[in-house]
Amino acid sequence: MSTHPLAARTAVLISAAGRGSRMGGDLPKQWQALSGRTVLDRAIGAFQGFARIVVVVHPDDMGRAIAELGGRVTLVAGRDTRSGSVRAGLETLDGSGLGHVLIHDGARPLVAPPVIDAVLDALAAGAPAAAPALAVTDALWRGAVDRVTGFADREGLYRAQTPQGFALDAILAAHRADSRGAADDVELAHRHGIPVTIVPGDEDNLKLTWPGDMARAERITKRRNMDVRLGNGYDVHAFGPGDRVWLCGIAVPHDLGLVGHSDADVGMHALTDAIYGALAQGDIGRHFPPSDPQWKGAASDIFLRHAAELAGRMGYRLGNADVTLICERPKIGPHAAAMQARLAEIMGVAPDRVSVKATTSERLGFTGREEGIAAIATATLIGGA
Ligand SMILES: Nc1ccn([C@@H]2O[C@H](COP(=O)(O)OP(=O)(O)OP(=O)(O)O)[C@@H](O)[C@H]2O)c(=O)n1
Ligand SMILES: C[C@](O)(CO)[C@H](O)COP(=O)(O)O
Repeated sequence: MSTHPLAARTAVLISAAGRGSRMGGDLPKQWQALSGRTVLDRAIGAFQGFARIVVVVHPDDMGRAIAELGGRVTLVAGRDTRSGSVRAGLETLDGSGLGHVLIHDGARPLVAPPVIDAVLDALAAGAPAAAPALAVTDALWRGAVDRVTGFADREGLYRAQTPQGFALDAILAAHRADSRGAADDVELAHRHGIPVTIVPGDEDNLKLTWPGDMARAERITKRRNMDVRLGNGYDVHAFGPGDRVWLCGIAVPHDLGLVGHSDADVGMHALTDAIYGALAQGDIGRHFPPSDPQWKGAASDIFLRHAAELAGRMGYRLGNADVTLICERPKIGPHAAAMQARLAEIMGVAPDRVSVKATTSERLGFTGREEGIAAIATATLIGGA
């Protein structure tokens, strides 16, 4: 939803009447699905909050357009060329009383608010026209078939994008006066003496043209939908009689054991709670109540595996995990690699996503007095990507 002050007084015209012959496929590209929504629906969705949205569609697509978009936008039948389609859409805005229009390709579904706002800012500052573009950064060659035949100077060259913004009356008059056609409305405006301000474009604002563009757009939507969650966990177990302690899934020889309802693996418990925390799913006690006798003496990998599988079912994978054990003894260093490997195996991730380290508390507090072992853990979970 645009909150730009000019949006409520500006029309949007989306040209979507092409056939997408270069893209191919069963449907014209604007009607194809991109991460669960049609390309055109995404392009329209980028302009919520504008005064009016006109969508120009091919006559053959009008039935589908009415079914999917009717009521949300004004639908207009397109023409054989992009310029003709834009002109048809502009005519419906004549007399609307709106001051500006943004003309956008239905085949650019990933335009983001900063690009739209930059165009509106330039118009609000008094520019009669403004459009996003990216400076050409690669060297430019001429070629024939597979041979280089010459070179072009890239200085001052830009790759044009949309939305292209105009004073409505001026661009409508330019279209009415000119039936020669143009690659875009900036070309037509320039031909009619309308100065055009260049504002920054965005590499993600690609125009879907060739089949490979769809896969690139899918990657961009996945990146945008990425959901990173962070959780932490903390646990303590007291020493008691025994000859080993279970830490991060490894039995470490010691002259004491750890006391607990399960195997008292303090490190694994902290990590399990970190994952539940990232998922906002409570803690171990909620999933494995200590009052339930079936968990008495249980190996803690049951808990960690459950948390990792729950994350998977909720659409997340582990980004990384970091466990710190706090004790004077036993020494953790010699066992840290085995702990790392075991935790990774239980969670089904590569060992380099898991860290196990230890510190003493300088003989301070309960861990310093060797009354027990504490552990803290952090986990990141990545979803939507
Ligand atoms: N007669 C036309 C031709 C194109 N467009 C629209 O203009 C935008 C940019 O055009 P382009 O990428 O060339 O789309 P197509 O014409 O569909 O592609 P192709 O040339 O591969 O057939 C697209 O949103 C397209 O739907 C239009 O409204 N009317
Ligand atoms: C308007 C445009 O998107 C600017 O880059 C482009 O010119 C339209 O696409 P086409 O492939 O040139 O028809």
